[in-house]
Amino acid sequence: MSDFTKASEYENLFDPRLYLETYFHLGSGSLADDFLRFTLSNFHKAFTSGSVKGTTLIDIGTAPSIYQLLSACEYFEDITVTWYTTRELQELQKWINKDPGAFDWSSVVKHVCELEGKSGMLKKKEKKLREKIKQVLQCDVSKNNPLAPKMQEADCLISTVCLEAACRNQDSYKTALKNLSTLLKPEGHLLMAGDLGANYYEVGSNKVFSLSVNEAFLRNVVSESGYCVRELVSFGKPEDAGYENSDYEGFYFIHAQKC
Ligand SMILES: C[S@@+](CC[C@H](N)C(=O)[O-])C[C@H]1O[C@@H](n2cnc3c(N)ncnc32)[C@H](O)[C@@H]1O
Repeated sequence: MSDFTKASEYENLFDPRLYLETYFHLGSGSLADDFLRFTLSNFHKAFTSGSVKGTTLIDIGTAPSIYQLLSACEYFEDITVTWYTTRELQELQKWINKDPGAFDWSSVVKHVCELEGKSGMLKKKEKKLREKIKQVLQCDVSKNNPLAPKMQEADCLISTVCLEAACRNQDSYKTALKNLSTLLKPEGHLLMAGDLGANYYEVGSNKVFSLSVNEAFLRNVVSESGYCVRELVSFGKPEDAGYENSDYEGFYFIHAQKC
């Protein structure tokens, strides 16, 4: 088996619009309600703590989502968003271009505005994020330079639910993390969030691959790939959670710095 998920596999199995409709209406009772509340609150805390500073930020594997950038856009002037498959890019572009057919992120944007004490500022927040997105680049974490042929180093890298999707085994996860470090300035920050213990999640009737990771693995692999772990927090799946569209056990959020 290949070490990395092929783009063609993603194109076939992962319908980006269905993914968004299934998981990203906050408050709809999907398993992602817990994920979004946990992840958005950790991004909010990381940025408001003042420890994650800089001008440039790259989000690895952005498309088709934008929730992971809603706090970051208050702190970074120059944001690069990235995509791996054209279907996902098209969905992201719709939101960037304010296309009437774009996914409606308002439940998620509203939640972040509330975290920031700025209820009712939804439109302003979306406008700010659109203005801060300066580049949309293709990205492949299996490459030594994931943004090739572009070369750039940022103050901060974000990645949500991406390496677990891209990497088919623990060795390739480590390779990907090392590849990502070429995009970070010395002492630059890495913020990642994702599922713990998930082997798959469903998008429609398709089961999409996820590499099952746990906290011990994450701490080790991040440390062994050239980063110092600053914080690793997790959320365990509630016992009464009856979600059947993934076998996840919880979620993680990690803040590390390039050593
Ligand atoms: C579950 S989606 C997550 C998307 C988004 N980051 C989010 O949080 O909703 C997994 C993402 O990993 C991307 N991906 C898979 N293999 C990749 C690779 N080799 N390089 C970069 N991204 C990859 C997919 O294209 C997809 O966008």
